[in-house]
Amino acid sequence: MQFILEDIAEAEVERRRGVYTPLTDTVRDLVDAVIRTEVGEDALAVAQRRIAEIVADLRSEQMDGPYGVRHTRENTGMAWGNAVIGVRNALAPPLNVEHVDDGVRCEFTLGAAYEGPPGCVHGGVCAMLLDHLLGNAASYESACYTGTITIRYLRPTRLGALTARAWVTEQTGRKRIARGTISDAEGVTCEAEGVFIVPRSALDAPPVRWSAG
Ligand SMILES: CCCCCCCCCCCCCC(=O)SCCNC(=O)CCNC(=O)[C@H](O)C(C)(C)COP(=O)(O)OP(=O)(O)OC[C@H]1O[C@@H](n2cnc3c(N)ncnc32)[C@H](O)[C@@H]1OP(=O)(O)O
Repeated sequence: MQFILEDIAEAEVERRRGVYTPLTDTVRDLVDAVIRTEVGEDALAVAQRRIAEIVADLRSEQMDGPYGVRHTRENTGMAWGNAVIGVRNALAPPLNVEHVDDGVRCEFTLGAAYEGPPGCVHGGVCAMLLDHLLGNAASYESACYTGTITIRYLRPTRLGALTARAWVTEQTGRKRIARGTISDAEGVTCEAEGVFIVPRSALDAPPVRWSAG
């Protein structure tokens, strides 16, 4: 398990981000459209064929395996396949994580693709987002792995506009305790506490900013 050095300038990172973001956003839109479409079966068959053609075009040149977790020499993170923040991953909401004084925060909107209970966010999705955010807050010197995470669901989280934040409460050696919440307009819907460990192999690695994919 290794991070990959992508030896490119920051301007090139931004250029590539500008190329992939609209593509990924459109695929996200496609996922939502498939869930909510009410067109007839003939139109569905046509759509399926057209989408299969596009998939074949994209598959004509593919990298082996996943995108990997990359970073530049300036230590800008490029976790572009990441399930939560990946610029090239349409399954990621995505979270655009902002570093604030006491940790990290982000505002995001979850639509039909994240439904669990009727009209509400799937509990596993809340857990995944909190896991990432707490991990991000704990990864201020080097990337941490989740050791243990506990989620308390206080009330259902409605699909729509949400805010999440996370912060570190304790650090001992390679171990950090982080806490975090997801909130809607009425307040906190679920909260998490987790133990995050800096792997021994990462002790000498420079810090990477993972905020934007
Ligand atoms: C990841 C990068 C992604 C890129 C995006 C970046 C954004 C960042 C966001 C990323 C967010 C997403 C993150 C993801 O998705 S990470 C993916 C999910 N997590 C994993 O796959 C982790 C798998 N486990 C391991 O690799 C090892 O077991 C680790 C590294 C965790 C510990 O193995 P290690 O051999 O190093 O441990 P040690 O025995 O020396 O113990 C050291 C201390 O730790 C305490 N301890 C040990 N295990 C646990 C445990 N399970 N719970 C609670 N505490 C535990 C232990 O008691 C001791 O404490 P103390 O006795 O000293 O007090």
